[in-house]
Amino acid sequence: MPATVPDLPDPADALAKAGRRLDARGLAPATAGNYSARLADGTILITRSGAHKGRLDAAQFMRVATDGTAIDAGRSSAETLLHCLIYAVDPAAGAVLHTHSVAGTVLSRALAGRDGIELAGYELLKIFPGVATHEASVTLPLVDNSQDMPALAALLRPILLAQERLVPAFYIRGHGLYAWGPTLDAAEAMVEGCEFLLACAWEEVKLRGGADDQSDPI
Ligand SMILES: CSC[C@@H](O)[C@@H](O)C(=O)COP(=O)(O)O
Ligand SMILES: [Zn+2]
Repeated sequence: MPATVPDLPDPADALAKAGRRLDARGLAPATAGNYSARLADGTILITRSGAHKGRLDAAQFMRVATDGTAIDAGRSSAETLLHCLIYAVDPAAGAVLHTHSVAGTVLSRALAGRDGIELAGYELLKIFPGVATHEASVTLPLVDNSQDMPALAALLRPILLAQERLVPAFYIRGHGLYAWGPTLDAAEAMVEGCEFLLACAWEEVKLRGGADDQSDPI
């Protein structure tokens, strides 16, 4: 039974409020980002393409089926298929948030050729399921950017499914973060925590003068 967000009387309103908070934190520049929630009937409520995520209202959401097909009129997010992928590979996912931060964007570009962003030693690693100490390491899958969403989803699917314990976040190089959780609150905490960790990692790379040492966890 897939997770839903039953705690939200109005998922569009709750997602719009999350958008205002993420925008206020600098995580939704221009019209970047997209947000969704799994509804009780299994369909997906998602932002329409091109909406400013700091100024969302109910009209800027629409429903899509699990394969991304529009249920309501209009054009859903250009990245709808990535949301569909997440709900398909993680039955516990109830909400998905996608952000664009300066730190994550430049860090992922500095890690050219790497297929993961390894985060180690931080207290905030405890945001990840199963992590109870800072003496841990969590790797966010990192893939190259593409405008071909079916191809990007097909690339990500086996990467996510191969994880022993699914990390509820991944990064698209030079583009942005996807993070999710069983509820919208959990998804927002995951996105906020990941962006904090990426900002710390980027600061450390700058202190070290670059990310050339491939063996160094960030
Ligand atoms: C404003 S450029 C960013 C977009 O290309 C895209 O990456 C994005 O996050 C928003 O796309 P959208 O179609 O509005 O969901
Ligand atoms: Zn994006």
